[in-house]
Amino acid sequence: MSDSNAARATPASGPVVDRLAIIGVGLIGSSVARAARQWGLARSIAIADASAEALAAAERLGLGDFYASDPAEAAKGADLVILCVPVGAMAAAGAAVAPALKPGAILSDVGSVKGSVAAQLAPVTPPGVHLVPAHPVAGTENSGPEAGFATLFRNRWCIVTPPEGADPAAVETVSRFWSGMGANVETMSPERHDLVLAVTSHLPHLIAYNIVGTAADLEQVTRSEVIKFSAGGFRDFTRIAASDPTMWRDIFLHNRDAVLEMIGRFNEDLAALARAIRWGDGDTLFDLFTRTRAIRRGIIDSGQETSEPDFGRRHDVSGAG
Ligand SMILES: NC(=O)c1ccc[n+]([C@@H]2O[C@H](COP(=O)([O-])OP(=O)(O)OC[C@H]3O[C@@H](n4cnc5c(N)ncnc54)[C@H](O)[C@@H]3O)[C@@H](O)[C@H]2O)c1
Ligand SMILES: O=C(O)C(=O)C[C@]1(C(=O)O)C=C[C@@H](O)C=C1
Repeated sequence: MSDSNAARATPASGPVVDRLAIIGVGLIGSSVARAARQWGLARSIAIADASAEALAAAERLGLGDFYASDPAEAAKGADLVILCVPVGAMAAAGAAVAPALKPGAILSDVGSVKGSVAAQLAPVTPPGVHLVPAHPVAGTENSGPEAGFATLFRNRWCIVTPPEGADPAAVETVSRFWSGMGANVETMSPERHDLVLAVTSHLPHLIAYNIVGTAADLEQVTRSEVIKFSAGGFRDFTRIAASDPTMWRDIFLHNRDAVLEMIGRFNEDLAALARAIRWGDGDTLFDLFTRTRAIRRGIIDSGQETSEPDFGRRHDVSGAG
């Protein structure tokens, strides 16, 4: 992340914006609502969702101050509108809010792919409205309004990808908003974001989905109860294969080039390992495993552990969430 500006942040109370609108109140949208409420980052929160069920759940949970099925209703008068919908739905959500956006409003999102989202949102962003996309690198394998929690973003990265020439004050507002929820904010180009996330997030999900599929197919062929007797390694490795199919279909289709590049590299490295196993080349295996063990342990030591989203953070803050 060398071309970026890191801003280590502490959760802060006090309004960053007057009116916040959240479009899509699933895992991420509901977590933003909870965190914004908990730390008083907005004076009022309006929520919209295409699903009547999700909207009713948000209302039951008391996540906002105003609820609407029409995104434009929620976005009306908002200072900051955050689209928390699947990457493939960003253009539709952006077009839906666009006519309601007031001059000077900030349009942002939380999509896991940034190049495509910028391309979808730029054409529908009205003149005088500031487009500042962002991506909280935090989540779980669960989805829907009930799955969210206020501390989801604490001590996690939020990558902000402002378009060239973006208004610095708008970028600062979005950064302060995410810092206020406890995230560490970096700015980065969308291209760099998509390349980095292709290997750190997208490829692992693809591999997890694939290995569960392989094991399930094997089970059908051998009737050997592969899944029933799956060992700890399989379970640790495949938690993320329970993630939302719509979200991940969209991520792979919208970050196609970077993901294909990473699959190519991964296949080459896997072929090298297969060769080492075939030829009994223990040194190659041992050297790689020693190196990767140190890297993996370093990730945990740095506090950027990401494999267990529930590791106490859900319970360490009282109040909403
Ligand atoms: N889940 C994660 O771990 C994670 C982490 C970081 C970022 N993200 C990104 O956040 C976004 C939301 O993911 P999520 O996990 O909260 O998904 P989710 O499935 O929990 O929630 C998405 C919500 O958006 C609503 N929606 C879909 N299309 C809509 C539209 N056109 N207008 C209004 N509402 C609409 C759905 O009804 C649903 O309630 C995605 O872009 C995803 O890539 C997800
Ligand atoms: O921990 C998980 O369940 C996640 O998959 C979270 C995760 C990730 O890969 O780190 C998934 C996608 C998002 O864009 C950001 C975070």
